[in-house]
Amino acid sequence: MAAFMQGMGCTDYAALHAVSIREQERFWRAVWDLGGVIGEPGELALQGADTMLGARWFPEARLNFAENLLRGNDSPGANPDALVFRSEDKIARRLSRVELRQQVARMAAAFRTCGLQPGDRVAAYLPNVPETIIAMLAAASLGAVFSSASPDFGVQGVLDRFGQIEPVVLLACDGYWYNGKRIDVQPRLADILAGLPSVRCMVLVPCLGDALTVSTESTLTLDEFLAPHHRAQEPDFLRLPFDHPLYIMYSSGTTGVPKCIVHGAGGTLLQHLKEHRLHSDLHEGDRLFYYTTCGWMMWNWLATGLASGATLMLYDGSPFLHHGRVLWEYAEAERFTHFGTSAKYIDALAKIHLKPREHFGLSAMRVLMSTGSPLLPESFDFIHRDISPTVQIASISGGTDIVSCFVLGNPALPVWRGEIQCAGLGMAVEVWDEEGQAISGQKGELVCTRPFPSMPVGFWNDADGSRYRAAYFERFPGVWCHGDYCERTLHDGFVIHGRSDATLNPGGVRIGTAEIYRQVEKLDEVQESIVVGQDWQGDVRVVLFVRLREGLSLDATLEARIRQTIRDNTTPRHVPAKILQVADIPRTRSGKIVELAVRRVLHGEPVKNVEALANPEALALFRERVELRD
Ligand SMILES: CC(=O)CC(=O)O
Repeated sequence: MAAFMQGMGCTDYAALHAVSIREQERFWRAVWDLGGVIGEPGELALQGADTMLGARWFPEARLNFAENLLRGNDSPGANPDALVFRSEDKIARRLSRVELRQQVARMAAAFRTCGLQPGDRVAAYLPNVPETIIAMLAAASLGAVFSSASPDFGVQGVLDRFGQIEPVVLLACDGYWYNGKRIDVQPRLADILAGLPSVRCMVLVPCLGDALTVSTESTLTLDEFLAPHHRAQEPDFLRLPFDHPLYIMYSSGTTGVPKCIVHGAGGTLLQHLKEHRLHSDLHEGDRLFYYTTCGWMMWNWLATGLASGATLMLYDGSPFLHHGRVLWEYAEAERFTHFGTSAKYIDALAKIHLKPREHFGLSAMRVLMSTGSPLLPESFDFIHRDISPTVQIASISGGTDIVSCFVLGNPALPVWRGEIQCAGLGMAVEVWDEEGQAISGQKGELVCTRPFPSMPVGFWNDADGSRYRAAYFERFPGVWCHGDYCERTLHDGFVIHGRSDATLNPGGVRIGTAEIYRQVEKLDEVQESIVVGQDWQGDVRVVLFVRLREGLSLDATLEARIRQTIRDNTTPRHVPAKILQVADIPRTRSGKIVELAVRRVLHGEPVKNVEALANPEALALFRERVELRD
């Protein structure tokens, strides 16, 4: 970051950020050069910059996403690993860059025999295994569009997603390991295939460690699929326009069928190169880990790490195996330089009093990244005290919608407790009040006022773009409104106070849900909480649900302490009118608690898209609670 800053003629980050917005063409061309993007940039870096929706990035460029990820130094002594993989303690593998290229070449050749054309969809119902990366790269090498769902989705969840995009090829696993249990998904596959009439080839990928024998007319095992192509050594890369679709990803909302968000190859590549090389200080030979499934955008973000010469550290399974030690054993053994996870995981580690620093050698680790929900100030303390005193804490936030971040880390700036360090370069992030005025030191809406390359190229099946516009550009016409309730701090950092649509409005005062979690989850007794507004006598009252440590029950003393902690650190308005104990809290498969779904249940309204939830049965714990009748 410091070297880049100098190259751009700036002496501090604020100046560099201002240049990246004022001189967008120059900035993004510099990112292209920094990343050594393979391809033709063309003469123009940006057309139609005056409007977010009219902008076109690198309209004359030609490139191939996979070619950029698969480059690499194979010379003796160079970083030999492209991928390292562990499936809990059951399976471990590693692939060199040469092996990865060969496997991509074979998979691409096999895809061609299915008649796969540029723009056709390849869908993967796979865990976070090397084959998912290989399939994505093979699809991208041919200009096909890749879309993945994790195998913890049931039949309906898969059909809600893949059914909309009509894949030509489907890769599916036999199962996966989670918390020491073998989960066989084969019984679901016939129904999935029956619901996807567009699929010409289904490929069964062995992930349980067993030899697979099942093969039918339209289903082949991976070995059978690849066998005719064993001579393929190098993939052919089809260079395509910058905006050529690369990924289709899904919104995880619980208000309707998932939106299919299409991301382009060039925008994804440039944005990730910027976030990896500059904001995450990722270099050739680094070892990049993110705990994610293939159904969360952090998987896509992780994958692009190959373009910076990093080794991807893949893990599939429970992060709490071996009493929460499993990821730290892996980090120590493989000398992770970058460790990415969710704020919930950090919080859970602190709650079980695990102190990785005391048991593991983590000296290689330079950056610890966290996302999914706001990282609590206490978690910053925990990380430096009990994980590493020197690691850079990079709390990052953006989402599937942009397959990247609006606000994130920065190795050239200090880290302030509880704050996200900065707005991303090239991202014209502001916080706006209700009237659309930029504010600082107060809470408002996170907006982005200028185009950036990783805006979606559109939504699938949305020919006139109306659903895309409605999703981001209606609250403030023509400006991206992300739906995060947020605050810019004195240090030009950011604090996210929750999702805007989940803010509570008791007495007309807007309260972000994270403001309450921050207090409640300090208490040792509370494992997790969820807060919603209940419509009550013409107003809204704040209702807090807590999941307590095993064996505890909510008594008057604990209730009073919860109220007191909230009152002491916030305002009397934040203090819940009701506090109730629950045995579980519903969350999406990427670990986000679902306030809107709980609110709907409380009001007797139906919840759609329950397939997006990891534990939909938990919704019943909120239904018709007698305590909420008065
Ligand atoms: C970067 C992110 O914002 C990831 C997420 O929380 O979905």
